[in-house]
Amino acid sequence: MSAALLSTHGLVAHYGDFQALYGIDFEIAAGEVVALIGANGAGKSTLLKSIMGLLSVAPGMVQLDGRPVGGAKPHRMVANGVAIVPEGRRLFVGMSVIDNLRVAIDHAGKSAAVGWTLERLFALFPLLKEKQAVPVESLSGGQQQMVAIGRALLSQPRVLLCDEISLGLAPKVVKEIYQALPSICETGTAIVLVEQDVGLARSSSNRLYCMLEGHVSLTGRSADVSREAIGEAYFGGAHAVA
Ligand SMILES: Nc1ncnc2c1ncn2[C@@H]1O[C@H](COP(=O)(O)OP(=O)(O)OP(=O)(O)O)[C@@H](O)[C@H]1O
Repeated sequence: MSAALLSTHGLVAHYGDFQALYGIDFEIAAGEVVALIGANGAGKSTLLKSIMGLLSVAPGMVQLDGRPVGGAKPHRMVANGVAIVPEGRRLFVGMSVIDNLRVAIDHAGKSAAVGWTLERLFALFPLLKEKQAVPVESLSGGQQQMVAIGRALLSQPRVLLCDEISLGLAPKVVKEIYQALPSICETGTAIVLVEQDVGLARSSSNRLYCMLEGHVSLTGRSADVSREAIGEAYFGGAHAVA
């Protein structure tokens, strides 16, 4: 792999007295798609939140271009070129599609080279152009997910963190959304994909990390890791996964 754009080093995270992550070493290069898989409660969302500055971590535990950024506030991370599509989407209800997107433009990071514009976003998801005046709450789940991804892209991320973007969506919509990923990466944006569907995670990523109880239980090139190895890493025993 080429030099890491974003990395974590012995990252630990807590919720009060409860320790959720135990020394996570993770890295992703520009233009890569890296999947994070693991059972419920394994720590995938906690890793994304720790990277995004939503949980407090020591500076050196998260590095961007080799510089310590751990513990920086979320708005600083956005300015640094990191964006999150959160689980549950968290759109601004009562606001139109275009107003949800404009919020991101107003708070965009400085990675101008990434170059996301409304025009480019509408080319990626034509439906957003059609529905731009519509209040977000009247959209389907899949359409809302496109707004959430669009909002994140308009903040010009070099690293896009996606937390279960396929959750609760029809297979056809999931396919449509996943088909957009290569266009997102082509200008060098890296994507971290938390995904419950292991088959989809494998087929959509260059590399994957499997997490188990706050640890990385397996990592490797997605095309090379066997189902058996994933099954064992996923459940902590000899189980197979689809
Ligand atoms: N706000 C919180 N307060 C206390 N404990 C939490 C909180 N959020 C998560 N946890 C705990 O931290 C651990 C890791 O949770 P996390 O949400 O990161 O897992 P996950 O792999 O993303 O799972 P899921 O697929 O269910 O979202 C779990 O034991 C969970 O119960």
